[in-house]
Amino acid sequence: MPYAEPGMAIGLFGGSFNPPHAGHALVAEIALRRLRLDQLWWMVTPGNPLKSTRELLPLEERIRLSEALAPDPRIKVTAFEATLNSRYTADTLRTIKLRNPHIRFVWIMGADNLRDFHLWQRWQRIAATFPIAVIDRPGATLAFLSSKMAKTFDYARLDESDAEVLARKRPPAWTFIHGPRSPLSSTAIRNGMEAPSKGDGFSK
Ligand SMILES: Nc1ncnc2c1ncn2[C@@H]1O[C@H](COP(=O)(O)OP(=O)(O)OP(=O)(O)O)[C@@H](O)[C@H]1O
Ligand SMILES: O=C(O)c1ccc[n+]([C@@H]2O[C@H](COP(=O)([O-])O)[C@@H](O)[C@H]2O)c1
Repeated sequence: MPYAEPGMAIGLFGGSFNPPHAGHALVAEIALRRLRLDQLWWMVTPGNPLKSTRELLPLEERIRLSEALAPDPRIKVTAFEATLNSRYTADTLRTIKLRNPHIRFVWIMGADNLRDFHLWQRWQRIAATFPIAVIDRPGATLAFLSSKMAKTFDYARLDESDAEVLARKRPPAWTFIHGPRSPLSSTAIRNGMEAPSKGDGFSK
């Protein structure tokens, strides 16, 4: 697990990154800026429990490609979930919290994961562990209104104009961040429809 000073605000950005792309880098940049984070831990998962591992690149390769995409020194690419043998986010966050009682963490995910969040193991426990920032993504914007997570925790949603205080909020607390969006996806890259570094990957 990366080192952090007490009092820091740190974003936890978990992903398969199979492969990583400019859309991920955009999410990291938006989170650092809008949430006023000191660091962002880019956590390469050993394997999303809801996805097949059939097409998964080796962990070392996903780490290497992620490092190449994330030159900002505040971004720490890490794969400590593999060392912890922890595939479920609820388990990972529990361990992170126990080991770092004086750090303020925020879980960061794209809006497609907001749509499916209620399928994650102990999803309500995750929401009760750390605040959550959801970053808009083409095709998933409506998850903001319609997902089970959004409905269940409607009372705990912050306006995105208050995103900079999210890390200091007592969970459950979450916000949906609009802004520049990237249409990139690892699936499209694996299917040969996009080059990982094509253009800047932005769309409004
Ligand atoms: N273009 C994007 N815009 C916003 N969020 C994104 C984007 N691409 C990925 N994310 C988010 O980044 C995290 C890691 O995503 P992941 O590694 O699964 O990439 P992916 O492109 O969604 O992959 P796949 O197509 O294989 O499902 C997730 O929280 C996901 O929602
Ligand atoms: O804990 C779960 O049940 C769970 C289910 C789906 C995804 N996750 C985590 O969500 C993060 C994003 O996953 P992915 O595959 O969309 O990049 C990554 O850290 C996964 O381990 C976690």
